Amino acid sequence: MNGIISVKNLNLWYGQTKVLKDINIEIPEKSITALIGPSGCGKSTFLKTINRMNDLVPGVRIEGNVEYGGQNIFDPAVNVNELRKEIGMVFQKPNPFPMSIYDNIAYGPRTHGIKNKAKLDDIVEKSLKGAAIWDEVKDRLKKSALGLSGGQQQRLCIARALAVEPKILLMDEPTSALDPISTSKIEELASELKKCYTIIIVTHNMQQAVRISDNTAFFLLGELVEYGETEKMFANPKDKRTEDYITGRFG
Ligand SMILES: Nc1ncnc2c1ncn2[C@@H]1O[C@H](COP(=O)(O)OP(=O)(O)OP(=O)(O)O)[C@@H](O)[C@H]1O
Repeated sequence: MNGIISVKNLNLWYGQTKVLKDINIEIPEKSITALIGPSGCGKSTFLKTINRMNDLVPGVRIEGNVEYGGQNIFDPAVNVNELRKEIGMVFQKPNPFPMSIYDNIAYGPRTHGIKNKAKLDDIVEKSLKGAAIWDEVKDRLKKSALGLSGGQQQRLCIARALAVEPKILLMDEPTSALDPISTSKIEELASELKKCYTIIIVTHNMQQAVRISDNTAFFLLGELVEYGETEKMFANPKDKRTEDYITGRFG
């Protein structure tokens, strides 16, 4: 399998502690890949490595390659701002900026040099439509984003990520702070977005992985234990540890 992201012999340490152990994985384009595993097994660390968010952690050491578009993202020639434009991220807790709905979405494009009002209007509308929240906010674009419900805020954050035209969306437990209805909206949205984007999502919710992902990667103690098609993995796990985890024997 040739992926949009190709991870080769990735090892990561925080100080003396090895948190990712020789990870090899190919993430296919325009699909949803779920990362599952018990707390502390390295899922978020792995996710954040893909757009170099871990660079910001003091004492981090990374070995191995993460290739995106045929280039190792750790190559000194790589522009990290450009990389993060192409590989956007949505966090566990919705984190709108304390500004208007419009300005939240226009923020990224503005920092990338877009100043033209008509162009920004267009991006804001397209992004909010892409994140399935346009109809709910189109009459209050100048109002604070902080006045939205949690589920709306999370879709706003997805719209904000879409506004800079990424290729990949990293989602770190994007529904864990949301009620079931908001959760199902985000799940529907993710399934829609994969037509145009590659999505990698950390989830603690097995049913969510089964409902929305094409492939699943099971992490345990920093190791990638098993990776493959979600349906097959859940129906017929190859590794006893995967079976124990997905059947709820630990975690
Ligand atoms: N900034 C950091 N500095 C030091 N250690 C860290 C840091 N971030 C995470 N760790 C440690 O690295 C290990 C992996 O953490 P990580 O957050 O990647 O796991 P996770 O599988 O995403 O967990 P969870 O499901 O609870 O979010 C844990 O032991 C954690 O304590």
